Amino acid sequence: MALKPADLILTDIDFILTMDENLTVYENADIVIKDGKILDIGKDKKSEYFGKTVVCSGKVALPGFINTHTHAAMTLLRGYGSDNPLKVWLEEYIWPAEGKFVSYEFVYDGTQIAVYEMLRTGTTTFVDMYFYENAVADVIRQVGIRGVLSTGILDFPTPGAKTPEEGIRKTVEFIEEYKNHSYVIPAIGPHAPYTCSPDTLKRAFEVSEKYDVLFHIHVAETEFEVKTISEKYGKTPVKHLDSVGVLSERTLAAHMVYPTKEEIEILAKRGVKVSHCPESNLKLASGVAPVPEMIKAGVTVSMGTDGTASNDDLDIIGEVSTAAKLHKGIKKDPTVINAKEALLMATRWAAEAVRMSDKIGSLEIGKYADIVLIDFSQPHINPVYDPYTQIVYSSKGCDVDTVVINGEIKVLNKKVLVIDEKEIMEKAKKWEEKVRGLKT
Ligand SMILES: CSC[C@H]1O[C@@H](n2cnc3c(O)ncnc32)[C@H](O)[C@@H]1O
Ligand SMILES: [Zn+2]
Repeated sequence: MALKPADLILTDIDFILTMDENLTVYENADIVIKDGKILDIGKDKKSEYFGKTVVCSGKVALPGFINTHTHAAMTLLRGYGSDNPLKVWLEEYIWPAEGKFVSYEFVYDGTQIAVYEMLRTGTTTFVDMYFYENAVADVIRQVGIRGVLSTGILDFPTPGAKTPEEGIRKTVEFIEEYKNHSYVIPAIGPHAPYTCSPDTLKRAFEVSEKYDVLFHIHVAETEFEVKTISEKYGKTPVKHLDSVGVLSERTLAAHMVYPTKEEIEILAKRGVKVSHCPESNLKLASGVAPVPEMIKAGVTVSMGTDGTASNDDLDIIGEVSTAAKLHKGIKKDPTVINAKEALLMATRWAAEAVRMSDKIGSLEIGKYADIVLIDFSQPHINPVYDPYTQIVYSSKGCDVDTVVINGEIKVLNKKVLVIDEKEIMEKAKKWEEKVRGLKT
């Protein structure tokens, strides 16, 4: 039989966890890649193709992780204002620092550091909301990672826009510039119900409908938000957003710590997607989102880290592990959020949350070759009775060995090939000196 051409063949993988609808698992199998997509997958496929080959014995393959809520450039504020509740953290530390320092250069440098960390720990797509998203897009295009990007829109002046109108106008320009780009996927990002008036929310939603882009927003993050919105509008946050008319299958709501039972039904009915950010919610003492209840009601729940000033890392495996354990403890039930569900939140369900499940989130023929390989040849991950369990409860982001995006190798043997580590360390130090001293 004549051999068929391929661009990259990953062979002898111990387990391939496809995360497809049937949760198909291949043992000792291969993945064949051509033109950035998965051409073939399964046992003994390597014998049918020729092309660059990477032997992956001792490794487990998964779809690249999708982080559905972050503020990438906040790496430059990692650890800043720690041990305060959200309101104090934002109003007394983060917003003053952002007001003083955020610029194209800040966002570019901070995003480079974030992308280095995300690649190193297996994230291949991230959903960002920040300022100067053109700088985020520039990093993305240089590196070749996928990002769903939105400029944060608020009713008060921000580093990116003096008014919400300007934020919306810039978003529209950004959408026009990047529509149909396979790495930079534009979205619109009204910050939260407590920073955006109903009018701002409505106008942002019109843009999301007109251009068919994601409407990315923080919702029901704290008890303070629930109280503020209830006092101002006579409705809890989800009901308020529903009455404004901005809940749809395009809406990605980050946090969702405090939906009522009735509101969970509304989320399910409207097709709203949730980004669960347990470590940020724990660090800011915001609370614990009712994830088992939301999943049971049919809401698509995905995994986010939030920014590194409230987490303080971008390690999705760590986030998945926290989620899997947190809800067991809260519910006193070890069966809630099992290892498979926890990994689904960072893969297929996350792809659904960003409305890209036809392209990413599972390892299937025809989908983008966004693949993570975890090094299982280490004592702390052995023995291996169940690979899902070992990833969620035994491994860490730093056990990611290889990352492939669009068929291109970005991380190999635990080394990031596309960003210079020394250069970004120097940048982190440069900004540390600038930010230090603003507030102690
Ligand atoms: C409008 S761009 C993003 C804006 O949001 C701030 N932020 C970061 N983390 C959170 C959070 O958990 N809740 C609310 N706002 C957050 C970030 O600092 C930017 O100002
Ligand atoms: Zn956030």
